[in-house]
Amino acid sequence: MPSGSFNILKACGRSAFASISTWKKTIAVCRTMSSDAVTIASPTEKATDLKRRVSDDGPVVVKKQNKPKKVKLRRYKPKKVDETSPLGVLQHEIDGLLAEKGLTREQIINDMVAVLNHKDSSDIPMSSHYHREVANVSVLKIGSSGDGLALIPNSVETSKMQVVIIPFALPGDVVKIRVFKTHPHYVESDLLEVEQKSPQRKDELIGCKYFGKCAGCQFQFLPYEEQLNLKRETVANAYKYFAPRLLENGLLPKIGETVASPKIFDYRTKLTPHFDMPKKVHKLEERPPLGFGQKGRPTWRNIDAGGSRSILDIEECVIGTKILNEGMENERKKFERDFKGYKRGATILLRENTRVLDSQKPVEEQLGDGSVNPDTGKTSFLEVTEDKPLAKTCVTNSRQVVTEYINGYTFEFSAGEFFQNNNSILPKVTEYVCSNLQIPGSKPEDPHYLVDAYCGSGLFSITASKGVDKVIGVEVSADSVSFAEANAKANGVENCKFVVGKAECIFASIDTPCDRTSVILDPPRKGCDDIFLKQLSEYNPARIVYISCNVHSQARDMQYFLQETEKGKQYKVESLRGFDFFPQTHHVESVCVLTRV
Ligand SMILES: C[S@@+](CC[C@H](N)C(=O)[O-])C[C@H]1O[C@@H](n2cnc3c(N)ncnc32)[C@H](O)[C@@H]1O
Repeated sequence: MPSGSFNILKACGRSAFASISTWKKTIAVCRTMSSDAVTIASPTEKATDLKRRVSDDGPVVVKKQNKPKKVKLRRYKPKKVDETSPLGVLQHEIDGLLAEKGLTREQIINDMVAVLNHKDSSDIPMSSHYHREVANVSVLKIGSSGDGLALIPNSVETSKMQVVIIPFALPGDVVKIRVFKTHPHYVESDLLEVEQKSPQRKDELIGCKYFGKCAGCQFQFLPYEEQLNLKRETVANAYKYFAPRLLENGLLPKIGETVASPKIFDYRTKLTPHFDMPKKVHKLEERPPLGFGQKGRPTWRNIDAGGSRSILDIEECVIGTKILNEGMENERKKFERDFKGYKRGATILLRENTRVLDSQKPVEEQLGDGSVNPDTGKTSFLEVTEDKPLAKTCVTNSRQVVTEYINGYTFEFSAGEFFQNNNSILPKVTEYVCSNLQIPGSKPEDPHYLVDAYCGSGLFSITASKGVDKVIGVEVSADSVSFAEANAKANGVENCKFVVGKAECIFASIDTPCDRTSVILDPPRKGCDDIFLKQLSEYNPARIVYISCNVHSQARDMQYFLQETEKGKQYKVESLRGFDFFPQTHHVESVCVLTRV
């Protein structure tokens, strides 16, 4: 919109902050007043098209009709979001907040056309009025991404409110924020200052100098018990948003307590620090920051650590294991030396590798490849002496084979392939899955079979193989299947067979009686697809254990399976609970157990 239009508004005695609809009408007025275009008539032009004016001696000068000059407005193009992705879930959380406060979406909607195009009477873009500092904001809720939610007045359309997302804010906090981005139904902000603390907030628990800036952790200021409670709420809300019919029909059990991780710091066995190539730079002269993404531009902790670029320069990650932090130190030293050789941004893999040592042989000889300390030229390792002498190294080559030990089983897999990232909780998880695969009313002599859909390198197939007659695993990655086969062999497990293919392939080759078969599902974040769930219902197994790293897609799948597949109605949800694979973060793994009744 041309700035002159606001002068017209002024001339009309209207406020510069007139309603959006008035702005639009004003644009129309401006268009009809656009300056005259003067042209020379060509002999071929139709006389009727032109208003002729004859000059004394020159050519015919014609005046074109007052044709409105088109003002091209920038359009807001909403991105398509998956309903069970963080942005899809946020829409449900916003609607939940609005319902609690008796507000409608119309009352909080932001005019994106105005934000993108309009200016006020002083030629200041309207976005500057939306993007401002606001003090005294009461945080009302916390979302499943760990961000606070609040309501603030709309600074332009004063009859409206805005929903604001505030990272690192807790319900009960009163905060000062800077709004920096507008979306149709909410605005994003940075936390500048905590003016009044929520009783839940215990800043003294924060264990990381980057907390409050790094996008990795959200909950370090919360006592661990409260983190577990919040994750239980996340599971409950996921089923409320994505499986409402199960709730309405009383088909869900009470959600169990979230199972704690034995380690709440120093637990992550995989980290992926990365760096970006700065824009328009073809050769790096200065080392770019190497670390993890920054969450906005917060100032509430007054920390300089990590710098202020979109990627923070991070030397240590307190949720990563000790050996990964040693590896990170080595890789940073190497990067300092070699960064000029990079042509584009890159990610560095840090994966923990555990080896049982032979006490008769020199340690160094047994370590294999790992992150090498550039000062000494030696592989970094930590010696862990529990019942066996264990050595841990940090592997950076995605194709290198790494080892994990879980409940007496050994697992090998490529460092770059999927494997669970918190080995401290894996004994608890695998025992829980095993105990929930039992078919109710079975006698020890009854046969029992197991199907492990999405089996990866065989974690659940192998740990649940004892006392089972046959296990069939299916997995789309051929590499993971090779490891699953090798892992079964290395552990002396002879009753497992693995198939490469999409999960639904398994139903074509399955030959075990459904009454005696339990199925494990552990799909990626997007969940299972309908084809698989329909075939699962047709197969009609006695028991199903569904493990998920995205409780929202799990809830959607459970509603579909139980309510919309042919035999889904035969199942009862026995139990539902979260497992805390990622303390200090908002993530929760959810396990749902179904029995055919
Ligand atoms: C969350 S991981 C679980 C792996 C394994 N259960 C574990 O805990 O190590 C999901 C696995 O599903 C595999 N996958 C993805 N889509 C698949 C599909 N359509 N059919 C079968 N496997 C699939 C991935 O390769 C990955 O190994």
